[in-house]
Amino acid sequence: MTESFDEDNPSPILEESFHLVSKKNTVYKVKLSEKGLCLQKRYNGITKTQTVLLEDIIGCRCMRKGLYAQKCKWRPRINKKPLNNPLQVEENSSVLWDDSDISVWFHIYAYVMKKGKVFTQKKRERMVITLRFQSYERYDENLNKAQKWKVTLKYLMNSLHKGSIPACYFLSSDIKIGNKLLVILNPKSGIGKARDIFQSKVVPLLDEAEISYHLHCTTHAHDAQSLVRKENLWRYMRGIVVAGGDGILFEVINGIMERPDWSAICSQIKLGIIPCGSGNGLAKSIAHANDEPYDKNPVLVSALNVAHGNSTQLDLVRVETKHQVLFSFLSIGWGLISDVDIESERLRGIGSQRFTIWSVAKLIGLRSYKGRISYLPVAAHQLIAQDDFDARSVVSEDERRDSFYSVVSKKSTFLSVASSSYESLAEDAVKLYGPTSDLPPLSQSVPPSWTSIEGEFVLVHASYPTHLMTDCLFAPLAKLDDGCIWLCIIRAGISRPHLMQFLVGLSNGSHVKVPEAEMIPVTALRIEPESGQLTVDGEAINLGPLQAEILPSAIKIFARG
Ligand SMILES: Nc1ncnc2c1ncn2[C@@H]1O[C@H](COP(=O)(O)OP(=O)(O)OP(=O)(O)O)[C@@H](O)[C@H]1O
Repeated sequence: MTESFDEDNPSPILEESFHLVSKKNTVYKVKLSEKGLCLQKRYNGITKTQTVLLEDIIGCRCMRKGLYAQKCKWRPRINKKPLNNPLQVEENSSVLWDDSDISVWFHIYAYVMKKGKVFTQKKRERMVITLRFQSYERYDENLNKAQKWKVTLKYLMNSLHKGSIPACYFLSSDIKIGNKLLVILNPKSGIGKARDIFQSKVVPLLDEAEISYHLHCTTHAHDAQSLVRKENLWRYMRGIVVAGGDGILFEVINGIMERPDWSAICSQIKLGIIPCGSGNGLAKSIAHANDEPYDKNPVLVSALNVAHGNSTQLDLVRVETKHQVLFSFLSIGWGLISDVDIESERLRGIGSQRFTIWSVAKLIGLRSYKGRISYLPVAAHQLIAQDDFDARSVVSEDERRDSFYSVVSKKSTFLSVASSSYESLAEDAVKLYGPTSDLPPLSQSVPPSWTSIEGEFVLVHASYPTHLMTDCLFAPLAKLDDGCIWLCIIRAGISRPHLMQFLVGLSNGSHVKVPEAEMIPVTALRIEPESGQLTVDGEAINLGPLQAEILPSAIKIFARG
């Protein structure tokens, strides 16, 4: 929320005086503009103006007071006794209304930035602004007025997202054909809390944003991939979101590339992630790119991306081995970090701590691996100077004063979901589609424009977004769509203290200053290992030659942008 004067605000589209819930005898002027909701209070000749920014609003509802609530779909949980003056969603016709109350209650749900106790820790906080329409003598007249506000606000929110939601969305909450969200939840991801996290933290937000969704809980590995391969994804124009770790998103992306309509899906259907895994590298990278206070509440920040519906482009990398082609969004690794990733799986129950504990163990029994690494460097003019890196952990604070009209509530209710039903597109065996390669085949040598290094390596690891995991800022200069693979090479011979400095520095990006760590932006690479473990997006693949090439801006990902 910002405090501002009238001249900062564009001319209002709607303007009205409201009786606010918490101060029934005080009249406030409320203006709705392209900037957001401007609330103006005049007292003792002084005008106080506050604006709730449009990008902080995720939804709104018109409600009516009902006599009982057994069948209602929604009511504010702050009212714990359902029979005691409940408020109902006006669209629900199955309740008895309190005819003596002709007012319509208009709720606006916003998640505003708030200063934390420690100045570096901003956080988003839920705010419900309640406006009561009661200027007409009849309920339906008040409803008409409230609906006008609702439709206008929804229209403005959609304009913010560059018209990504079909116009029919605004006609009625029932007309959302083909505009559902598909949620794929891995109940086994991370420490096994994805189901609880989704129900308690994400569903209330989807409800406030009036996003209807279809939930699929995976039952086994590769379930998500085969679902995405077979399902009619055009029913989910709102997007596809995984509630899980990076591994489940990897399955979704690779499932899409097994469809003949992969190209249209990549360009038109947004993908998203609610972080419930142990690494959560992409969710953190998206928040980092938008300066969002992720660490305070990772699930809220990520779920708000989905509720807002805004998206940004994300690079993918096409990875080819002798046996398979994979589409990767996070990393390729060989050596120390891959070993930690794979071997620490046995400590999955302790969450992300497993990576730290296993890194220390690997440092004690340090190994190096023989092989060859070749790469095509990014053209010099595309490079960004390393000096430009400015640790973004310290972020500017937006002032926000506690509001006289806000209702902050941690609790809410949620809609139940229907059981799964799939529409099969094809019964044929799995066939790979997706972008083809511009590189020479693995059986041929790399072109002369490439650089090749043969020898012993402690680690060879490449990342495309900034973070490999929540607390691992591997490629500080990376952007989500910079067209770069950020390749890090450490050759054998590095001292243990320097390697320790490298591993510790991964948490804030200072590892790039360790002299033995070469960080090279490339557009393609080839690894020819003789031993060790190879990983793609943190998952082990068969040891053997591997080559990779960047696919710039290949998919759309939910992000505030
Ligand atoms: N129901 C299930 N039971 C067992 N395994 C599953 C199930 N659903 C998916 N999987 C597999 O679990 C793997 C890991 O899942 P996911 O990425 O969600 O969690 P994670 O490994 O804890 O998180 P991260 O990838 O961020 O470290 C996936 O690659 C998938 O193949």
